[in-house]
Amino acid sequence: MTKPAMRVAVTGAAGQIGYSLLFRIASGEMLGKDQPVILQLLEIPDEKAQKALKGVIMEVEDCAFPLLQEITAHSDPMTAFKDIDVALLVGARPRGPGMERKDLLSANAQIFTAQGKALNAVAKRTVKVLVVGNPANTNAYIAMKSAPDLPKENFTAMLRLDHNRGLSQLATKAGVAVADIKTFTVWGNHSPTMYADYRFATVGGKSLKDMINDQDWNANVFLPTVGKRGAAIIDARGLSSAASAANAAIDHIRDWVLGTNGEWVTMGIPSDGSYGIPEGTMFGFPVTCADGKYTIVQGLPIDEFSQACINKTLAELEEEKAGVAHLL
Ligand SMILES: NC(=O)c1ccc[n+]([C@@H]2O[C@H](COP(=O)([O-])OP(=O)(O)OC[C@H]3O[C@@H](n4cnc5c(N)ncnc54)[C@H](O)[C@@H]3O)[C@@H](O)[C@H]2O)c1
Ligand SMILES: O=C(O)C[C@H](O)C(=O)O
Repeated sequence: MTKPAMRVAVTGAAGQIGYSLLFRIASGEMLGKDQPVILQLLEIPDEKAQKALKGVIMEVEDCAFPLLQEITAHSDPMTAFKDIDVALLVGARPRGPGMERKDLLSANAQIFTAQGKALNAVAKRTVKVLVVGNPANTNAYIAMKSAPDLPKENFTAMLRLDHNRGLSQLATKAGVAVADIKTFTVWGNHSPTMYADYRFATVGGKSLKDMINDQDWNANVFLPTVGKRGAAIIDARGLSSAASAANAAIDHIRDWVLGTNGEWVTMGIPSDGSYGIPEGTMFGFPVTCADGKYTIVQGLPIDEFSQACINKTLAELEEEKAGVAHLL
């Protein structure tokens, strides 16, 4: 029997990431090859943006995706978010060369206040929200705070691109397949302060840290490479990452909805106080997912180096949080 369709809202749907995202959602790569979808797409109420959105919709229609039941264009979050199961909040200004993601805070914060309020008013109470627009952790925090009637666990920020970047760098360094690396994670903020942590990672049951056995490479090559990868892409492409960001968004929601079979992934989620991270702080944690819920991996030992890295990324998040307190 055909499953009932799931309603997915995507904001910034006519942007770069949107163009890499929509076709994959409609083809079933995000929610499953047996899951019909309805796409509710939001763009700014601007003639050019709405016209571009119509063009993207025409292309999606021209793919004749069997799982796509309906696709609609919106300029108001109150209609775009009506009864949705999943929200991908992508629409926001991207940074350019020489900027840090937190430089976007004032430009983008208001978007997430308004969209949090709209989610609060019209989305399904079980809606799963992923914030991609930067600075992603603090925007997710703003959206969560602006939606007091929704469970705070429904709000997440995208750390999966950092997770995937880390896996790829580790696989190259150790000469192993990405798919064979288990139990890797990235702690903290989606910013250069993030802490990509392979102390617990294994390959075929063996410690990846022991295989690499190079703390100098960890501290001086690996961490800066993963942390500054977004800037390196902007430098090379002249535009911020898009296809890899869309891919990470698909991975994040697919794993949250369909589960990880006990494997670790990284999600930016509101802390429950684990590992001394203040409750509510939108922080990258190692999680496993099952039955549509994520659970933080508990009991990991945090050594002195790791604690210093975690403290640094937490301090940055606290500073960003203080910077938007007047909006909440
Ligand atoms: N978290 C991550 O890992 C990650 C990775 C890559 C990019 N990003 C961020 O994602 C965001 C989007 O990137 P992009 O490359 O697609 O940018 P883009 O400029 O190509 O597209 C953004 C789109 O959002 C729309 N938009 C702006 N405000 C909106 C609003 N209030 N409601 C609906 N739509 C709105 C714009 O009109 C535009 O079409 C940026 O903030 C970027 O920094 C995050
Ligand atoms: O770096 C950026 O500004 C875009 C994105 O967050 C990325 O990590 O590629």
